[in-house]
Amino acid sequence: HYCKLGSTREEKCVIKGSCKENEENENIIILGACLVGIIGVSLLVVYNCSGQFLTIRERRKARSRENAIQLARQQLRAHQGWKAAKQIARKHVTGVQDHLSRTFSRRRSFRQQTDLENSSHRVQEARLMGSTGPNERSDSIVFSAQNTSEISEAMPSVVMDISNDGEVVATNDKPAPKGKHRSTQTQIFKYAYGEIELEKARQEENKNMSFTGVLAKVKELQKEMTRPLLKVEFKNLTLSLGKRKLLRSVTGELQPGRVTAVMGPSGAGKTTFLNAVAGKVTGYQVTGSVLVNGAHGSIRSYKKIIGFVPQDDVVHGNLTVEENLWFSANCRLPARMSHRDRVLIVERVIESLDLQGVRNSVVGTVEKRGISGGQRKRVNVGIEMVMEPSLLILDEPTSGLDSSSSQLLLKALRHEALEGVNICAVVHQPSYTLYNMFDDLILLAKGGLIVYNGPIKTIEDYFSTLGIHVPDRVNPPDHYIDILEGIVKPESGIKAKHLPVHWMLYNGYEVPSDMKDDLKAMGEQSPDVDINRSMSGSTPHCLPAGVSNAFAQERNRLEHRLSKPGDLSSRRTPGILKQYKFFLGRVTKQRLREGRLLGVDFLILGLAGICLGTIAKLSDPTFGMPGYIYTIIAVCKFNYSDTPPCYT
Ligand SMILES: Nc1ncnc2c1ncn2[C@@H]1O[C@H](COP(=O)(O)OP(=O)(O)OP(=O)(O)O)[C@@H](O)[C@H]1O
Repeated sequence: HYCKLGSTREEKCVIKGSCKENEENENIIILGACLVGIIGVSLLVVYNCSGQFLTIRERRKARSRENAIQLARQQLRAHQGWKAAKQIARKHVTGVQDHLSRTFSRRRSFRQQTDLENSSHRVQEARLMGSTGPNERSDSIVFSAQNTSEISEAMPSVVMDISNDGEVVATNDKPAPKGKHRSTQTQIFKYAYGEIELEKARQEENKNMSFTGVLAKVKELQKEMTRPLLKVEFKNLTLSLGKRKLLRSVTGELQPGRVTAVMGPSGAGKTTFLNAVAGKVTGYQVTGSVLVNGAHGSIRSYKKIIGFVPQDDVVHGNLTVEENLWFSANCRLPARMSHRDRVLIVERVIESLDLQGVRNSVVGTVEKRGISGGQRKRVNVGIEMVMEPSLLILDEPTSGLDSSSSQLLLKALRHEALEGVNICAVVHQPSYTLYNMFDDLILLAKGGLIVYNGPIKTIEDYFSTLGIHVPDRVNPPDHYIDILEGIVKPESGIKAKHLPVHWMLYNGYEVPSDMKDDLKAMGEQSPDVDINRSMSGSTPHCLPAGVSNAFAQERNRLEHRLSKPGDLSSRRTPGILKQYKFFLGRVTKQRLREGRLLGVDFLILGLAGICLGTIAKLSDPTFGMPGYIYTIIAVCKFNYSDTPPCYT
């Protein structure tokens, strides 16, 4: 059993290999057949069971989630029942107390009060014990006892610990089922759904709130805000591509806690404007400045807390909705955030975007259909929402959505804005209801010029000063865009192309030199410009206007080129290695999901290998090992060829 003709080395044949006399090569047919058999069986397993494996995991998770939701709802019902019972009991106790104090002497009533206080404590005890208590109780006590039994009926498995003000402080579950993983997952879901149900209940309460109540609530929410606030100002932002100007002297601001709509005719430069604000412009000449919280510097320094939803989809078609959201959350939320807080964030986004029904559905690709277009759009938004951004920029998030889906999306965005998020979205032809859900509006004319930037509520007042009135039964944004497109002529005779100059004059901004002709045509004078307001930085004021402009432009150009975007977001996302782990997990899931396709690919590769092996003469003592290794690397590369994430 020692091969190789003339070999002096005592090397044994490989397993199941044999040599014939005077033969150079081993006979490894048995080994080869075994290998082919094993690979074939593995491929068959992958072909048939890859999907099953993921489905089993999903089902198990869904079961524990369902349990948690039930438990959280029961708990909330019990909590609300307890609160109501407590209020009624209090009312009754006060009533009896007043009655007695009127009837008996001071001393006696004092004793009575003490008794009542004791009895109210007994009520709490009775509730906690779920017992009916002594017979000689007042009506209020009987009522409370009935409620207590209701509570214990509603929540048989939950024992409440009740603080002085009747809040549920802590709860104990049923003894956890065996298996650490399952019980932990259920508990985490229970925590998340407990919070979500509480938020919903609070929202319901807020619906009936008075104005002062709403103000108090807003203050309360502001105290709870944990996200850093980002106010973005842009001054004289001009973007050119060669000699063509795509944005011109755009000045304005985006405020935290507000939802801003960007509207304008097609090709006006809305997407370009969003890209410029988000600092995603490469290959353009940029002048002017974007200030974050009043400070100069690159907006890219805050990229970890800026969410950007582009016009085109960024979802992974062969992952489920939930997997898409989780991948983004894992890579982009702070590395130190606990798993249960991540679960809460992801579940909250799924709830607010109404993706519960499709959470386990594959998003779908061109070849394989998945969820609907509207749901896909919402997943796109959700992917950015789960990273808890401070500035959320969306390019046409409502395009292709029906009215109710658009409103649902806007509601979710408004909810985010309540947490202090600065939201800016390009929208096309919003319905009147949708239009009124925005706080501010940036209206762009063709050529990337601003026509209006401010609250939605005051836009009609502004345009009426120019003699432009919205006719009855016409949606205001449609009317303004029709004017900008030249479809409708304003009754005041004002020209659409002069509207940007009117806006500049109205705000006292400097009119660019190439628009001075428009100024003359309008019969207006160039305004006295507050140079500090219109130009950023320290441009010398003593210089003539033209030189001063050139100076400022050059300074801005250098600033853009030199500014190295260090991280100013104070968020530490997972490191490269951890992100790579999430990436490998994601690609493995994707490959498992397309296991059948992959199985066939490998089968073809295997068959090709057998054919090649059979016809090749194996004179190489290593059986072409480097070639095999190269093939393995190539196959791995082929399977994991997606771009790895880099959110650090
Ligand atoms: N890289 C580029 N190369 C050539 N032209 C460009 C480039 N980027 C933007 N433009 C041009 O700038 C103008 C504004 O484009 P932008 O996509 O911002 O418009 P928009 O208002 O978002 O349009 P729409 O509403 O149709 O999406 C368009 O005329 C476009 O052709």
